Amino acid sequence: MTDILTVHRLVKRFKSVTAVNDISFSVSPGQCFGLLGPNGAGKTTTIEMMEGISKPSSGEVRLFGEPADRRAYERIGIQFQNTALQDYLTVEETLKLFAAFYPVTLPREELIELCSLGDFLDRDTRRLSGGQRQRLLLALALINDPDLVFLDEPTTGLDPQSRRNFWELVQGIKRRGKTIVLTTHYMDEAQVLCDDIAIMDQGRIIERGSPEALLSRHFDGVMVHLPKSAAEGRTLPFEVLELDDRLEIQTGQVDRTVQQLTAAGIPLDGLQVKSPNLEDLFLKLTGHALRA
Ligand SMILES: Nc1ncnc2c1ncn2[C@@H]1O[C@H](COP(=O)(O)OP(=O)(O)OP(=O)(O)O)[C@@H](O)[C@H]1O
Repeated sequence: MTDILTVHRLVKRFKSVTAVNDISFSVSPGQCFGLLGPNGAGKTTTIEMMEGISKPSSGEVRLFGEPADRRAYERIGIQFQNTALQDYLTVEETLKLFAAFYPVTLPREELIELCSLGDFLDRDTRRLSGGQRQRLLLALALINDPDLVFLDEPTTGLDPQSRRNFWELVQGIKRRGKTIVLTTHYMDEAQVLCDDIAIMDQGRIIERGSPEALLSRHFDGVMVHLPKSAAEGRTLPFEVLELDDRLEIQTGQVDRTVQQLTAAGIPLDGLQVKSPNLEDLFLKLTGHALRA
């Protein structure tokens, strides 16, 4: 099957800064591809080159199996972090306004249902809550019934409930067979939505794969956490990672680890056992949390 999006040896330089440094990857149809990385990693610069908003210094972007051109860009939808909406228009009027720009559009009723806009169609867009505004921006990204949708940090600033609601909408879009490219600072979001992930740092891709494959590649078993105070003045019988306020032991055999801790006289108060998630992987690979 032809890849929907291919990026080949993409480079972007801004004077002395190489924001994107020779990256290559491809996205298969129907997948949700996550581009993750700390602040300044080069995600936005990469996304803007894929969307055709900025020109690469070198390298190539291919869309739908062809070099990206005007016709290909008509088949994409973009949810920007900040889209200026026309003042004094309601949600319904805004949908009509944006639909007028395209020769082919998704039927309005379908769009309203897909993005759960039904309850606030008559509301002035300046009066929308954060979650409602994001749903409207998603609808605008889908208005031309695109095959490929770019979502750039779509849930930043939303409360946990609105984020979850938004995830459901994205899953609905996936079920319709659309391909999605997502950037996010939330690892739980990436874990729920993404089939494939690329982690960027300093302009390069440092890891790539499904969330499950990445976790099993980097972690063996589970993590045992202990408060730092537990080990004060004692030598632990195995390798320990020092985090801010706690110690971390990776182990494939929790019961054996607990026995060893007890034998070493370590108090077990506050002990926690945790399965590794993408947040842990991110910390391990980049040395810092996403919002540093
Ligand atoms: N127009 C520009 N001129 C000069 N430098 C730029 C420009 N745009 C981006 N950069 C630099 O390129 C690097 C990558 O920036 P980019 O915005 O792509 O990162 P990001 O991963 O999207 O970060 P964030 O998560 O903070 O949005 C940074 O060092 C940034 O300062």
